[in-house]
Amino acid sequence: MKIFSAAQIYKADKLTIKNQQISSEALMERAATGLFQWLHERLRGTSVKIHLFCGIGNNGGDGIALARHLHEHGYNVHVHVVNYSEKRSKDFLINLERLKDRKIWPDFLSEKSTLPKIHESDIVIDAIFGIGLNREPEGWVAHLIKHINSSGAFTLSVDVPSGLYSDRVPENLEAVVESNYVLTIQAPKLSFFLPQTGIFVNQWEIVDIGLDPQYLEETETDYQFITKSDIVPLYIPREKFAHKGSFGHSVIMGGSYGKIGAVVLSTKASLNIGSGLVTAYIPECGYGVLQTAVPEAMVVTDDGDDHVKKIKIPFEPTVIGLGMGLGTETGTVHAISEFLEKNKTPLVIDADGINILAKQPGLLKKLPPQTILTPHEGELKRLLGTWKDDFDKLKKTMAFSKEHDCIVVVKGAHTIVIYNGKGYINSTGNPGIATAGSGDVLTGTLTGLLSQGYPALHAAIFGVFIHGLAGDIEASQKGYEAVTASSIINNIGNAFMALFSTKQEEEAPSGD
Ligand SMILES: NC(=O)C1=CN([C@@H]2O[C@H](COP(=O)(O)OP(=O)(O)OC[C@H]3O[C@@H](n4cnc5c(N)ncnc54)[C@H](O)[C@@H]3O)[C@@H](O)[C@H]2O)[C@@H](O)CC1
Ligand SMILES: Nc1ncnc2c1ncn2[C@@H]1O[C@H](COP(=O)(O)OP(=O)(O)O)[C@@H](O)[C@H]1O
Ligand SMILES: [K+]
Repeated sequence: MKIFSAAQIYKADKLTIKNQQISSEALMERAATGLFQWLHERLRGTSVKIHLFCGIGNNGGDGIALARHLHEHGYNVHVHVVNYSEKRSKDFLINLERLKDRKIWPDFLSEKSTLPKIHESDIVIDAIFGIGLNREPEGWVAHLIKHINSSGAFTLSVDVPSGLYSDRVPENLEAVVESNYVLTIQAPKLSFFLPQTGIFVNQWEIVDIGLDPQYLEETETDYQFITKSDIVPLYIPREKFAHKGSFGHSVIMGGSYGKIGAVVLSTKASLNIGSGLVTAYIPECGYGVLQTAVPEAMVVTDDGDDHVKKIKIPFEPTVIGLGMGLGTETGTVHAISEFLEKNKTPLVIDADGINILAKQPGLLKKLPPQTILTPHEGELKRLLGTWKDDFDKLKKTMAFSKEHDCIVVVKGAHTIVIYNGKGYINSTGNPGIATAGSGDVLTGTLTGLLSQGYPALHAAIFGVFIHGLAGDIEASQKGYEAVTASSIINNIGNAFMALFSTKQEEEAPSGD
């Protein structure tokens, strides 16, 4: 699913109006009808008090038109116009007149107004600002937003939570509506997915207003929200006459005294995602552990007893996943540097592997093309230095990925795969996955996919999705707290099944 910029959405609006020969006001009516249907299906005519806070632009226009539909169906509506400017949009005014024609008189809020009482059991519709927000809301509007936030009422935002930009961090985080639900027009916005701004969006869903399909289809976007329908086509079916040699030989390289479990997890994940053969490359101390914990895997031990110190792989692997539990002992750093100087095998690098690259940035030049790096935020900071905010982080990661021709998997609640100037935002996963070792599972998963011949970018996008989905399946049965890295591995198979299950509900264009 594409994530369009505000400028692209405005362009789509214009083209739609031209190509479908409709008025902008008719387009607003489509939005309002979609919003109304969503609400009506859930409220079914209850007498709950609905406060609609409407700005004076087109976002406010959506809200005013929605108020009319709600009123016509007997709902108890209270319309408040947030009069933050005299520049009222044409379509806002048309809809305001229609409301007045029906004898609904909004109250007009300005700097001096007393704020309306909002009871916890009321519903708030937030249509103050949409994607037209171009500066911080002024004091009294910010105060109103705080008033809405502190009411405890269920808050539904139209298009975006008011005060949230689609592509930058608000100056004043207290002047943003904390939405319970966002009904976003046509496509989700980038800010929904980043930690600093996504906190204002609890759940979201799309209201499709039928914008010009050709424009939406042909327009390239910097970011995509990756859902099941993007993932299924990436799958490489296993052929009937395939043998284990068809699915490659993964090496999982890492571990040190006390951190052999990390290699166990990656090794198991690589097997479970379908790697043909897997060899763990570990320091001597982990030999017994590995052979016992993963009988399917082979083991090659390093000369080092409790950490890796001289890498010798006695065969040609298809791919190497390295870094989990490796440590950064001087001997290990030296061994990894020496290894990377000569290595031509495709790589997935995680954890201490990334920390070693950060210590010795010269090694970045030695990485094979399209090496996959899987940093969490701390590791990414070591690689890139600091950033101003989440949007700057993405920009810097894109530049880094271009400079070194590597795929960067920026891990988080919405993991984002960055490559070639584009960002692929994952839709699966839950806070239960924030647990020890889940990153090791991801590294093994990506390694196992590369081993089977998935192109590197596909492996990253597909693997991140499956990893999150496996965690979702586990959480749906056990709750968030009980999700463990091992349980994610055990659900990889179920995640594949879910991907192809025809019993699954049709994919809804929504997220949380
Ligand atoms: N044809 C269309 O353009 C459609 C637009 N739609 C709605 O229109 C919204 C965008 O509408 P607008 O472009 O009118 O913009 P908004 O309604 O988001 O904002 C209104 C205007 O306020 C001004 N403004 C921005 N920041 C301000 C601030 N901090 N203080 C005071 N004034 C400020 C800007 O001039 C802006 O255009 C979308 O989010 C969506 O809800 C929908 O009705 C669907 C169709
Ligand atoms: N709040 C969250 N929601 C969903 N997934 C999360 C969340 N927090 C972390 N994750 C995922 O958990 C994994 C953590 O990886 P990492 O930090 O390397 O853990 P570890 O080092 O313990 O293996 C990543 O895949 C990340 O995307
Ligand atoms: K809004």
